[in-house]
Amino acid sequence: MLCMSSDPVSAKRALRAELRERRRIRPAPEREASTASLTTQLIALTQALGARTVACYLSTPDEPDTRPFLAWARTNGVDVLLPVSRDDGLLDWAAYDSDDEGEDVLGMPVPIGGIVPPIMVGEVGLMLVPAAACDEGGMRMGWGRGYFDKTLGSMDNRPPVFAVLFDDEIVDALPHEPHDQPVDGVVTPGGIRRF
Ligand SMILES: Nc1nc2c(c(=O)[nH]1)N(C=O)[C@@H](CNc1ccc(C(=O)N[C@@H](CCC(=O)O)C(=O)O)cc1)CN2
Ligand SMILES: Nc1ncnc2c1ncn2[C@@H]1O[C@H](COP(=O)(O)OP(=O)(O)OP(=O)(O)O)[C@@H](O)[C@H]1O
Repeated sequence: MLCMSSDPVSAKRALRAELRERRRIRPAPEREASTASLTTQLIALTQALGARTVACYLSTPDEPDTRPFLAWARTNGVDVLLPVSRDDGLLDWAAYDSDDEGEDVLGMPVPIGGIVPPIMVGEVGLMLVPAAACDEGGMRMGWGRGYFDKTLGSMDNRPPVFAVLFDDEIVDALPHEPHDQPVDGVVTPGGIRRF
């Protein structure tokens, strides 16, 4: 049972710590076993939406593994944009056009390729976003820097937005604040959920 507190900011902080720890101790064989199913679901969603360009992220070792999906996208002519965190709290987007990786200001893996004009992320057919958890109403909680809330909140025409999670990270209800942006669905190794 995940703990709740009346103040959303501290409730989120406590939940994030719990979820981060859960990811950290998730046995590698379990995470690896879930990757093939997750990849199948991500491909199915991309195809169902007919997306020719997707925004995604380069996963870290504790996150649901997006890399086999990214490899599929590359060999199947689906263009990919990946986020690059900026110092000012906003995201740049870079094309995934080689396997060369660097790190952004927060130490997250990023492609070396050039930054694209910001409007391009508004034109993707599917946006796959990282998250710590989502609730049954589609409310999303991230890792606490507000990058995706700001990005989603500033988009005029939002593409379909799906959070990528492990199955046990969909919870009944999350604490939320007015700036929190809901998602249209979640993709987990167990399937695709639309809200
Ligand atoms: N793979 C991946 N790339 C991503 C994200 C992500 O969640 N996953 N992001 C999603 O937004 C953005 C980067 N956001 C980040 C948010 C928090 C922390 C972080 O280190 N948080 C610390 C505690 C926060 C702090 O230092 O104040 C931690 O988790 O220990 C790093 C990156 C863009 N790129
Ligand atoms: N649209 C926004 N405009 C300005 N500040 C924002 C906006 N969205 C979030 N923030 C700020 O960002 C910080 C983190 O917000 P929050 O805890 O909701 O992050 P999160 O959902 O975990 O992050 P993310 O969206 O990066 O995954 C808060 O201090 C919040 O005030």
